Amino acid sequence: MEGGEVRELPVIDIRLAKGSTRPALVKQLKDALTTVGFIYLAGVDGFDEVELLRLTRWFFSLPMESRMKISKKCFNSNCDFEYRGYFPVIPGAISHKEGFEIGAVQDQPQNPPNCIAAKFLNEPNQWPTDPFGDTAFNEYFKTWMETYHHNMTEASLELLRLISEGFDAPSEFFTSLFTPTHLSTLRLIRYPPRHDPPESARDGDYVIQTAEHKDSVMITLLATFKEYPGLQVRWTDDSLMDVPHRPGHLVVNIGSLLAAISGGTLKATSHRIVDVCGERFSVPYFLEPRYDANINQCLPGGTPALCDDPGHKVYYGPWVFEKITKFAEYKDLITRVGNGGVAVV
Ligand SMILES: O=C(O)CCC(=O)C(=O)O
Ligand SMILES: [Fe+2]
Repeated sequence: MEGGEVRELPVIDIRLAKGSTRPALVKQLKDALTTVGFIYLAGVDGFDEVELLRLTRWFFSLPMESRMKISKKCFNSNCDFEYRGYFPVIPGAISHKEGFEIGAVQDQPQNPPNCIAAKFLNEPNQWPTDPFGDTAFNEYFKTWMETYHHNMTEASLELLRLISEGFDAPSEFFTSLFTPTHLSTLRLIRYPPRHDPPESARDGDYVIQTAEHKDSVMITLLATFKEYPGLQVRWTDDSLMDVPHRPGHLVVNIGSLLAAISGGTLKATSHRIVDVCGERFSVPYFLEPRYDANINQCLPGGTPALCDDPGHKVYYGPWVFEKITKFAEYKDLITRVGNGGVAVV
């Protein structure tokens, strides 16, 4: 530590958004997100880390066969789903994790444009069944996760209101990008123990579980757990800093999309996961706009970073689809599903 600087993420309590404490909270949040880009967030309604960890462990304790039944098609050609569902560990990769991805509940039937990108991104959720368990528990898991997804959306939208107010924009500056639905993803993650990591996953004494990256989305609300450390954040002096679990708090960070919309004022900060405990669980929630939201926006005072022409519409769905289809697991997606003469985006 240099010059007595405190190297700890700023701690913010979202309950201060109610009443006369709101203006001070707006300032505190803006200060934190324009410098560190990461905070601990307390007071989020519906954040129950004990139950979240219990259900996450339950999911990954299901037989592999049950998980592979709801896998993405690129990992199991017998499955029908491409975007939502389970993904297994990829042997030999630096990133050493399995996961389960859940989208928003679609209250109203979607009427997406007739193209691969819209069908892919608006795909409904799939849910696990325990072959030995009771069906009521399967239903409980589904309802609990749907509710958690909803609660994280509500908390994220309140953060966006507070951020907007900090930039002297209307409170609801962002809200229409997420209504009536949105493409946000809740991801349950398990990092299994790894006894023989590839050389490419080593950095000095560390074994990397998720390589250093910035999130691509608007905002991430990450649940970490006491027994499972390993998150490291690139601090303002460019060193990597351990971010320990803080009971009752989510870890919140800005993604590259929101950083761009703020003209670079809000910081999308790099982070990574290192192996310090063998097995590890975590649950990020990634806030993402709806398919046809125009993301060529700029908060007051910023310079547009997504597109030079402020009048040009950049729709989130096609924009993100192009990025996703560059990932190894989706590189043959268009060939695989590109029949029936529908447009790609
Ligand atoms: O596992 C974690 O704690 C965070 C993972 C992460 O950074 C991500 O999925 O973007
Ligand atoms: Fe991340």
